[in-house]
Amino acid sequence: MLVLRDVSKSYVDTKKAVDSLSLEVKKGEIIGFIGPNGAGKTTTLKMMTGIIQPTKGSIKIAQEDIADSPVEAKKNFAYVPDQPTVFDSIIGIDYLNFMADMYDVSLQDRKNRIETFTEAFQIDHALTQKIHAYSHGMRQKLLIVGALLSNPKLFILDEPMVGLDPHSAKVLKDLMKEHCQKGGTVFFSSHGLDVVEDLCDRVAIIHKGKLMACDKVEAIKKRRDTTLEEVFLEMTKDA
Ligand SMILES: Nc1ncnc2c1ncn2[C@@H]1O[C@H](COP(=O)(O)OP(=O)(O)OP(=O)(O)O)[C@@H](O)[C@H]1O
Repeated sequence: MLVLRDVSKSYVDTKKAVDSLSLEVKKGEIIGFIGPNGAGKTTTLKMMTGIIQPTKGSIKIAQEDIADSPVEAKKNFAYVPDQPTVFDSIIGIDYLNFMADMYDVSLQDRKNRIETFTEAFQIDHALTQKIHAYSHGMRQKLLIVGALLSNPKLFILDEPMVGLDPHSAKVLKDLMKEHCQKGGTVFFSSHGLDVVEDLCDRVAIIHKGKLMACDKVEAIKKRRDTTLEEVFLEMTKDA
């Protein structure tokens, strides 16, 4: 579903924000992407989604190369960035209808999904309000609902739990699990090791742009016979 081959990114000079990263995510998997601040998580996600170009390497989503066939590749995923930046001057429901139009979601499907997801995230009451009146968490939830509307094969989420209250975080975790059970795929970055441990089939650890491990949580823990936190701290400590 998602294949990264030897992907690197340098923003300035030769310093690599992401360094020769390769990984494969299969259909139906849920992968947590963890690493310290500045490790290269957002950069990797932005390259996957075509927002920025790799300096080297290739990325395929559902067999479509994001550089060569961006439109075809983009039909297969939805992305929720870490900053919930969204048009401020429109009302919530207009944003959701705009997203549904972009992805050709039928009127019946969008009605059902908007109802279901906005009720679950408790933002249904705010849909006729302008987005500039939304709190950070409400914006985050609006973006998540907008991403869910097209029922994409792959969800790419950058620190999706940040700013969510416990109820909404639980709703999102359940939706992510359900999506994978139905054959969808989820790739998300996080600083929450407990969330990753709870949700993920596999965890990918990045440090200074390099992939340190990509394996089942249990297998990673077993290698050193300790907790995920200990392994994470050990793998990402400065040499
Ligand atoms: N637009 C940019 N211009 C120059 N350097 C950048 C830019 N964006 C990111 N970087 C650098 O690339 C490296 C990786 O940053 P990135 O945002 O991908 O890390 P991250 O793992 O998402 O961090 P965090 O957990 O703090 O969000 C950092 O050294 C950062 O300073």
